[in-house]
Amino acid sequence: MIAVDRGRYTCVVGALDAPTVTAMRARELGRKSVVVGDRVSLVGDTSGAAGALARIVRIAERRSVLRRTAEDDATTAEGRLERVVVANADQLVIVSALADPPPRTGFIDRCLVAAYDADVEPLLCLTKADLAGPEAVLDYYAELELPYVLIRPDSELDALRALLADRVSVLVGHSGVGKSTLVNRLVPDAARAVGTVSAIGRGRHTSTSAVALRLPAEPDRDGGRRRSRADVAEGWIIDTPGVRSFGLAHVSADSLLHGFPDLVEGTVDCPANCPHTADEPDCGLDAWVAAGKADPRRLASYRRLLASRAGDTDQRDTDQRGPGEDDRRGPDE
Ligand SMILES: Nc1nc2c(ncn2[C@@H]2O[C@H](COP(=O)(O)OP(=O)(O)OP(=O)(O)O)[C@@H](O)[C@H]2O)c(=O)[nH]1
Ligand SMILES: [Zn+2]
Repeated sequence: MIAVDRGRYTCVVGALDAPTVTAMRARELGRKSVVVGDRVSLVGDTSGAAGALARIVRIAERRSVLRRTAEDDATTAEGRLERVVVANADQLVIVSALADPPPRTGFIDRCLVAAYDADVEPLLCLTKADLAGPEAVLDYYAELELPYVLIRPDSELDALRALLADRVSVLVGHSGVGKSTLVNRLVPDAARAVGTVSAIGRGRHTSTSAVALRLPAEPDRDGGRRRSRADVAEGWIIDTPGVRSFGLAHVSADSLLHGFPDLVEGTVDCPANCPHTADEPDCGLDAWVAAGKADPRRLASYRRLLASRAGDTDQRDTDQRGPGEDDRRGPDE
């Protein structure tokens, strides 16, 4: 399932050039939600002809589930409202500009937690590399061996395309970082593809939910010819226009630490059930950082996330705004 709009689901069936099929949920699905990336079973009219409507009767077991909550704090109603963003993704591409707007490591850290929690591999995609160098960001993540790509307006996208080939990648990023520009470069007919969806959605032109776009087949290395259909890479990117960030109320404090692999080893000497917070005098993380084993900014970022999950509004960063909310922000933390 590649797109949803007002109860109408767009599904790809079979061959690359086959028309997409529009479907609705069958009653037997009950309350189970169908999300972009889901592999579904269809019955009814799957011809893809104009006006044809199939029914989704089954959702296949998901290989990965990328979730978010509107808030970090599980004690609030919004915090308990957990949403599955995308199913079956292989990779989370965190799109961050190097300038204009400046990179927000708090946001990237939050995405990393969501990625590790979902068992989806992260990829840092640093845009506007023509405006600023990546050194500061890369230095912050030096301990993580985080894969990254640099994007400039005039740069070839070969390195990124190679990392996207054969996989399902979800793109997230704040407004203005150049995500749409990048999607349009990767999938030149993206506007048309989304237009198809909006036609199904009875005239809406911008979708705020996730949309999967098939990456054009890569030209054959020798000769520039297209490979035969059997060899065509099944790469997909999923754009998430409505997802500004990941509330993390659904992630346990332990899992939160997995978003900070550079800190994990620093907790081996912690007392049992250590909350790892700044007010815990025996937390091993302070000594770990003091000994130069990890960057103090990383510990500060981890503790900021811990605090925001605990409902500590003073500590809460500004990364959990919902779609449609004001997207202007103050300076990065
Ligand atoms: N200098 C520079 N500008 C860029 C680059 N990529 C995008 N831009 C510009 O940055 C601005 C924002 O780009 P968009 O692609 O609209 O950003 P977005 O992340 O999709 O933002 P929303 O559409 O609000 O979600 C535009 O004016 C682009 O022309 C880049 O690599 N370098
Ligand atoms: Zn601790």
